[in-house]
Amino acid sequence: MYADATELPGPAALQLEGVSKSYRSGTARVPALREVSLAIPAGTFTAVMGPSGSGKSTLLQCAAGLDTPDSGRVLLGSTDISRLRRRALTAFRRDHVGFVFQSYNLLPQLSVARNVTLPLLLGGRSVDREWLEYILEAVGLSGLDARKPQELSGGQQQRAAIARALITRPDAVFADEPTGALDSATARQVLDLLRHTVTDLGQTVVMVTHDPVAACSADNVIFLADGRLDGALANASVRDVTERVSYLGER
Ligand SMILES: Nc1ncnc2c1ncn2[C@@H]1O[C@H](COP(=O)(O)OP(=O)(O)OP(=O)(O)O)[C@@H](O)[C@H]1O
Repeated sequence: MYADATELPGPAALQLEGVSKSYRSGTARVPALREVSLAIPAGTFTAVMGPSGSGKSTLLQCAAGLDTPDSGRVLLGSTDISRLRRRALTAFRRDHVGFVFQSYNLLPQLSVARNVTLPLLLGGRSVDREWLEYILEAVGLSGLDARKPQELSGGQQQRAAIARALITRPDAVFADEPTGALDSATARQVLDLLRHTVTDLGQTVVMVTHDPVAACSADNVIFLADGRLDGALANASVRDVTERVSYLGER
């Protein structure tokens, strides 16, 4: 793991500098992230792991501009998104960030093609048919573009969600438990697809997961414990990750 962009071999897709975030709970404040600093190289696949409540989703939401840190900076590419006002942030997110959720979040009344191209339409951008076809082919949905989400399997729906995340050629794709609702064989296909987007399309992917097998699809696994970064592993095996998770936060 890299603490700042000066250590990276190439350009950073994402940098967090001293990011802290807490949530209000009654009169108390619950710290979710504490002074997290990291840099993620462009064109790499990173998994984020940690116990329940360790701050994984908060990290992803702050990194993707879906939530705002209390302090610290978040840079996506060369844009400091922590300085953007709400409207500018919404526009930036739409054009530069892709999201994949556990529950797919496809609109049931729209076809696959309409779902996938929605971020372009919302941003007032035209649809490049060739790129759409390329992306649908890359995710294995060629010929299914006229179907509605409910006419697809869970794995196919997640593929459509991945296509939607890729359609704007974003700076980074953030995935929160993307295989959490899938059986293990389908999960494997979705992980292979995410891997393919990194290796063959040059995409940057950051994925939260509880599953050591899923984490091992990534180039780097970063660990969170109690809102703090707690180390990282590169090119890890399932055994390495499982062992590391078992003593998270104990040092
Ligand atoms: N909207 C919120 N309001 C209050 N507290 C929150 C909110 N979101 C998160 N938290 C708290 O912040 C901490 C970090 O939560 P977060 O969801 O980021 O953890 P996580 O590692 O993703 O957990 P899980 O693996 O269970 O999804 C937890 O203590 C959680 O209860």
